[in-house]
Amino acid sequence: MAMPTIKQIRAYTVRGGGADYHDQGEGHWIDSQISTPMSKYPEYRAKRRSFGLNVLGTLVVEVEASDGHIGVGVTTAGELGAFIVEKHLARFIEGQKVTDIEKMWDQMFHATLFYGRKGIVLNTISGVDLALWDLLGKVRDEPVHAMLGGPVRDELIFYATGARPDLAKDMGFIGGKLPLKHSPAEFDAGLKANLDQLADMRNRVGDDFWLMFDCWMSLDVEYATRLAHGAAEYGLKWIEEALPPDDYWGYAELRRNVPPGMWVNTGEHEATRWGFRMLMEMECCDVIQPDVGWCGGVTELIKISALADAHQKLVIPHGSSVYSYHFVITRHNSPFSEFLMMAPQADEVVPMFTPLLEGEPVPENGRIKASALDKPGFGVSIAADADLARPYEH
Ligand SMILES: C[C@H](O)[C@H](O)CC(=O)C(=O)O
Ligand SMILES: [Mg+2]
Repeated sequence: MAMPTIKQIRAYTVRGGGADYHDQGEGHWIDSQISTPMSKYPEYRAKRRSFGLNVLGTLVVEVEASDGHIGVGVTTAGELGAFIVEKHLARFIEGQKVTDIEKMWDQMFHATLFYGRKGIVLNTISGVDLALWDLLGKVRDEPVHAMLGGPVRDELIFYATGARPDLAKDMGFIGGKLPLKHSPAEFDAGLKANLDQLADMRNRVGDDFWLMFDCWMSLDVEYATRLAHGAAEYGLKWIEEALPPDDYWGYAELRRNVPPGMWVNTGEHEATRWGFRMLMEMECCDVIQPDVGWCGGVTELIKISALADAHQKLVIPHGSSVYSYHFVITRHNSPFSEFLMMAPQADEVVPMFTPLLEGEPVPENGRIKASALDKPGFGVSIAADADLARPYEH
């Protein structure tokens, strides 16, 4: 059967909103004081935007097929990502059959290896890959999850990341992940304040609700070990991204140090099967957390997840909304999902990529039915009023 080919790829930027680092406004919890690798500089401690959290912004990739269907992918890469797509990656996409995603991925990755491997280049490749899967689903009139083998359960269940796990509990989530506030630069007083915050949250939510700390690459092994042991009393389920992503040795040590039963989770800033292979072979963590918009897209997540399965690791993707839901629903080793609370005060459920996407499902009572994903591709489109700019053309 003759499949359409890809007529054109286009890369756009858009400011404001989007998930996580895309571009949240003043007063958003995600831009409040959070322990980061920059917290040792007092002038960059109070707000993450002060050191450039939102500097890249959103990259929207569109791929248009010869039969008129359009696939869309979204990631964090902004204007730099748009340049890479238009000036470099386009040559590997245009003219190809919409089915040939594996070959397109391989060419994009190997052609950028001399300046890529991780970070913004892999974010960008991920954005293109997501657009290609979306396009293929639209051409075949199938959801991405069906192309990945179909759902293995009837619904997704979610924990919430944000400043108010207590409110997340009332909204039906299974747990709440708090951003760690105080960094090691605030010494023992900061450590005590972190533990006090956890104790207060445990009081509010009771015993049976998961509580986790997201440390966003900001600790060292010694501090993380002390935090984990102090937090055990309050039933901390996992300590996340405690160390810089390249410190595989530190993660392995931390995993040996934490109290029995507490998970060490990481991987949202890791990329490709080779990066995750390091995390797994070096016994760095219990759960890996690839972001499908950053790790290499769905094409690479398939490989990362298979590797994790063989290592008996869970794969709980970071954020990324529909782009990961279609994957998670098809995998036995992804039994629950993250929902990033993007309401500025984390007090209501709003679509994770708000206001960028139309048709983005949100959890109700902490759950999304598999049937809510039964739409072609990822089932979303760019909002009609999105102010897209195309900074480069080829
Ligand atoms: C809250 C964290 O600092 C970050 O913005 C999100 C994250 O790491 C996560 O959702 O996990
Ligand atoms: Mg995290």
